[in-house]
Amino acid sequence: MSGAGAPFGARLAAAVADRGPLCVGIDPHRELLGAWGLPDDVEGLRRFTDAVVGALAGTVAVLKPQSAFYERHGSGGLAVLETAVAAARAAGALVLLDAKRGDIGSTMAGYADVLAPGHPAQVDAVTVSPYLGPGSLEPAVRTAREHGGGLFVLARTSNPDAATFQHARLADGRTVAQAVVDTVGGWNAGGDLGSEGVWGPRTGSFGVVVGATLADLDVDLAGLRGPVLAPGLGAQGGTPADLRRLFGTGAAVVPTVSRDVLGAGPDPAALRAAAERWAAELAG
Ligand SMILES: O=C(O)c1cc(=O)[nH]c(=O)n1[C@@H]1O[C@H](COP(=O)(O)O)[C@@H](O)[C@H]1O
Repeated sequence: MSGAGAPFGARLAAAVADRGPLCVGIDPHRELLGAWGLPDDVEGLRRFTDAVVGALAGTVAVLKPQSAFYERHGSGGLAVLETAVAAARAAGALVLLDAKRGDIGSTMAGYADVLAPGHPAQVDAVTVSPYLGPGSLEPAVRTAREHGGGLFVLARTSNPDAATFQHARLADGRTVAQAVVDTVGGWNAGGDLGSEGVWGPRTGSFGVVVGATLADLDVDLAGLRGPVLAPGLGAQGGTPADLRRLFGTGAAVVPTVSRDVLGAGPDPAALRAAAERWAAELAG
């Protein structure tokens, strides 16, 4: 089953089979608005977002709006986000809201409502931070299961000083990053990747974030049974060759690119060409 009511992992696997694994991030930085000749206000944000959704929602598997760039415009920015999310989903893209939520469980339940029907910006999945501990994310896991949503949990992020915390060791000797991967794998228990160890109809709905910028893959993903969001391509220095070096062909990787695609705009054909170039390089 991979229709609208199916679990997120199954829907993601189907989208990847149909459209390829590329995710494009929608990050309307002040500088990008300027480079597109748009004002740094709600109207500029709306025109930028409409252009990206219009150009790409019919062809890429996942669009990942970065909440920060909508929140900074206040209620008008959130209204733009709501409209964009609905339009992107209607055009067939899955929407992963990049909000990196993380709080005590009772508050987490409120954040997780973004996965529930009736939320004005209901999305297919959301990024979350495990810093408050695995139990703090349980309400989001429950909401995701109930409504066929997904979570991507920060494990080995792409920023240069990420290892400072993520390589810290637990009493049992595992790194924090590995404990995050193991926790998420536990949520996916009962799921499975495809026969080649990559995508399958039972791909788990709970994924991790592992940057394409790592020197080495220093977490074991064998027990994850779910997708890996890989940011850090292009503007942060990661390349398709890095992805192949880090993950080979044995993981369900969703490579995500923001500035390196968005910089090609505002011409829709140029945006599409930039995304297609990335998709081709990633497949090559
Ligand atoms: O969760 C993310 O998407 C994320 C995790 C991470 O480790 N590194 C990372 O860059 N990101 C996000 O991915 C996007 C990267 O943008 P570009 O560097 O322009 O491709 C930004 O919105 C980041 O917030």
